[in-house]
Amino acid sequence: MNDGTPTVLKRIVARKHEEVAERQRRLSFEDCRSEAREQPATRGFAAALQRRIDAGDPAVIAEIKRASPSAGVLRDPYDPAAIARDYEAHGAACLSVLTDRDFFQGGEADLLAAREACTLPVLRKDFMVDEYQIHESRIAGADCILLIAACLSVNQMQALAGTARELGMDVLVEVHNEAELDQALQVDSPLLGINNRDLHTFEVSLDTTRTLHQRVPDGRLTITESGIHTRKDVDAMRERGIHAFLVGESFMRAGSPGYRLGELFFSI
Ligand SMILES: O=C(O)c1ccccc1NCC(=O)[C@H](O)[C@H](O)COP(=O)(O)O
Repeated sequence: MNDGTPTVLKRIVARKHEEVAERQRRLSFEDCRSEAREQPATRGFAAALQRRIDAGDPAVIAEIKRASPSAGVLRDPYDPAAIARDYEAHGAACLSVLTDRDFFQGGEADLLAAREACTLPVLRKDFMVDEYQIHESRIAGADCILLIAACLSVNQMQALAGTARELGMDVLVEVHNEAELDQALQVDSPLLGINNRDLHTFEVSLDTTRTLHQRVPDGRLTITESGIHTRKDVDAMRERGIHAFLVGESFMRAGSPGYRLGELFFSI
């Protein structure tokens, strides 16, 4: 029941608008845009996922996050570079690094450290609400950005995706229900994330992917996100033709996140 208190997602989005204004006072939009255009080539996030799937393997986006609003602190001490190396050694296709500070205790330095420690493409996992953040993501080393349909209109997603593409980054559009899926399908990007977690209530159900995936047209790559904890969860998705996964908490709680990835996806 909604008692009028803003959900965490709404508070995150409100904070993001403040953050963009603060950051633009330190580095102007024009300077941020120029710096973004000078960055070296990206690593090809969507292509890395597709290569794994074409080879008949699961394509795992392995997440690096210190904490989350729903779970609190997941990992302490927290060493993004060591985790990135561990993930790469155990078969991850790509990384996802939380860069939000106020709600996930992350930062762009975590992304840079993780990316420099391995050869994998990296998703900047944050809450995009403004074009400024797209340029900033490129400077931070992102190979892919996330657009969450629950936070954005179709026009906003199309504009932000266009800027990301111009800068050479891939775009993961994330949905949680049918209305959001209809909106996401109006955005030109092959990567379609179905988040099993309702970002307003934190409720998690893998049925979200099972239901929505049936409506995903050919040409889009479904990535199931959140709540993947067991081999049974993985097999149930693969039986339905879903071969790309974004997993965080299960790995972050393990002594060796990479070893846990291997156990869950490659039966080591
Ligand atoms: O996870 C949260 O608490 C959360 C709260 C508000 C907005 C986003 C949130 N999480 C983002 C994600 O959905 C996950 O980081 C990602 O899909 C991995 O999920 P998991 O494997 O369950 O850690």
